[in-house]
Amino acid sequence: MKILSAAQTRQLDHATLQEQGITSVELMERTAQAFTEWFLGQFAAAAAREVLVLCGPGNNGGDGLAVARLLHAAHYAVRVALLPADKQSADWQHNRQRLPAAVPVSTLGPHGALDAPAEGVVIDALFGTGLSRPLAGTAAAVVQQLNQANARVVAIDLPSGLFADATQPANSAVVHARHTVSFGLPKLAFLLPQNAAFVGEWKVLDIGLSPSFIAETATPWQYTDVATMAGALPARPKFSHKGTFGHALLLAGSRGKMGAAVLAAGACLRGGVGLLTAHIPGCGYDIFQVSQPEAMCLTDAQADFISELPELKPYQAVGIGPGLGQAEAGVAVLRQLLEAANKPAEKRPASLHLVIDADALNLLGQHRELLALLPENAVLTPHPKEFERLTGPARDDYHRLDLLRDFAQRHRCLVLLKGAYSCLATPTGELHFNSTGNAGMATGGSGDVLTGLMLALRAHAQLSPFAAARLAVYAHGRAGDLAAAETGQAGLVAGDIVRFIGPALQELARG
Ligand SMILES: NC(=O)C1=CN([C@@H]2O[C@H](COP(=O)(O)OP(=O)(O)OC[C@H]3O[C@@H](n4cnc5c(N)ncnc54)[C@H](OP(=O)(O)O)[C@@H]3O)[C@@H](O)[C@H]2O)[C@@H](O)CC1
Ligand SMILES: Nc1ncnc2c1ncn2[C@@H]1O[C@H](COP(=O)(O)OP(=O)(O)O)[C@@H](O)[C@H]1O
Ligand SMILES: [K+]
Repeated sequence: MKILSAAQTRQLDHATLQEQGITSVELMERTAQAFTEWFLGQFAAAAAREVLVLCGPGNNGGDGLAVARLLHAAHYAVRVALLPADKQSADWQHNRQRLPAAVPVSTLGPHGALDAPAEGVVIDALFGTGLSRPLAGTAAAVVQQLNQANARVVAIDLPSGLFADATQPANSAVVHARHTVSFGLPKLAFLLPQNAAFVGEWKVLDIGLSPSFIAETATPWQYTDVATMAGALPARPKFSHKGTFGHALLLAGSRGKMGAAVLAAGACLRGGVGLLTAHIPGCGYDIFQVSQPEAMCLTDAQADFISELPELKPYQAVGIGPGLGQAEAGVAVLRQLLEAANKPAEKRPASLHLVIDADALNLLGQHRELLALLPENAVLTPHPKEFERLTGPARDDYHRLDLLRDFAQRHRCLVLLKGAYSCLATPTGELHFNSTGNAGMATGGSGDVLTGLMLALRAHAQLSPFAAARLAVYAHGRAGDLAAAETGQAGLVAGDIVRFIGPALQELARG
């Protein structure tokens, strides 16, 4: 699913009117009906029958007026409060006239009390995608009153004061919504941690916006949802054998961190790899062999950390990083791996597929000259702190996305910035946000599981580098969701994600 800018969203609106031969008032009515239907499902309880709708001067306010009429018709006790303005949009005026006289209407001021219903809901229809500057004056004062009232707020389209696709100045007034209900496509702002307190839980409703305009419009931002991923995993041919699904090598573990190697190996095996060999420090031999009998194991000359690179000929993909530690010997191993990955060899394509995670990323950050050796389409999976070590600090989440995009393009690799909406940057400058996963996965070892699954799918000959990376991220989150349904979020541990990789992949298998 695409994510469009605020400007493109306005064009989409116009394209829909032209294509479908409807008026903007009709589209507003469709929007208000979709919102109202959602609202009735969400707040049917008697406790929410009191509703205050705050309306701005544009079409977001127009949506609010139409919603007020529809909720009044559904027997909610609705009040409307209008933000004073020099002019209102034509569709606003149309819906103002259609508002039944029985709905009380007041005018908002900078000093008056907002009078938010204690047990009810406030609908924020002050500003949406037409916000052209940070809020000031009466609008800012109203938003501050609303936030102080600690009311249950539902924002229409966007929390007022929030830009859809850019950061706003620090300390700007922005509505803190419990729910944000938007239309057509998700907004970039919903996916960034800095906006979590404003957006709350978000939902996108289908209002039949022009599919052809969406298909033709170029954007770097994509949202990987369930429809995108249907059938993403190729079927396993009847006569396949273990050679069909690749032989992967995992370089992982150090004293005290063998669990990372075990988790990554387990995920790689559950990810459907043909063969897995792990190269681990000597101290981990028994631990590893006992806990992952399906994997083969090579031990390093060093007992506590990895100091040497094994012969790479048998492998199509190599994963390095989980639990590796930051011993200086790791730098030489990483350098040799990067140099070797660029050279063609017998059993594998032109370059060896690499997955680089955790301490291997920290070593790259400390020795940035190694970045020049990254082979094309290497997959890097940093969390924000590891990413900062590679690129330096970001001013805010939007700037971090710029750094991410630049980095992936400059080094021609795939970079996954991990988080609640993990973002996969491609060498061509696309940013794909993942939709699966939950806060239960914010637990040690979840990232190691992703590395193992990523390694399995990068060893899979039928998947392109991008298809493998996107599938790994989506399936990892889905496995986490299936696990959380069993364990609850608090009780989820990384090993539970491994257990559900099979069922998650099965959902995505090509029929
Ligand atoms: N796209 C779609 O698919 C559909 C969109 N729909 C709905 O339309 C909404 C967009 O409507 P919109 O374009 O009229 O903009 P909106 O957010 O109401 O604000 C514009 C008004 O606010 C003003 N203004 C701006 N900033 C300000 C500030 N800081 N402080 C004070 N004033 C400020 C601005 O004035 P100006 O910038 O000219 O000074 C103008 O008067 C969208 O979010 C959705 O809810 C649906 O109905 C149908 C499907
Ligand atoms: N709140 C969340 N919602 C969805 N996914 C999450 C959340 N928190 C963490 N994750 C996922 O869990 C993984 C954590 O990785 P990482 O930070 O490397 O953990 P670790 O180093 O402990 O293995 C990432 O894939 C991330 O996307
Ligand atoms: K709004």
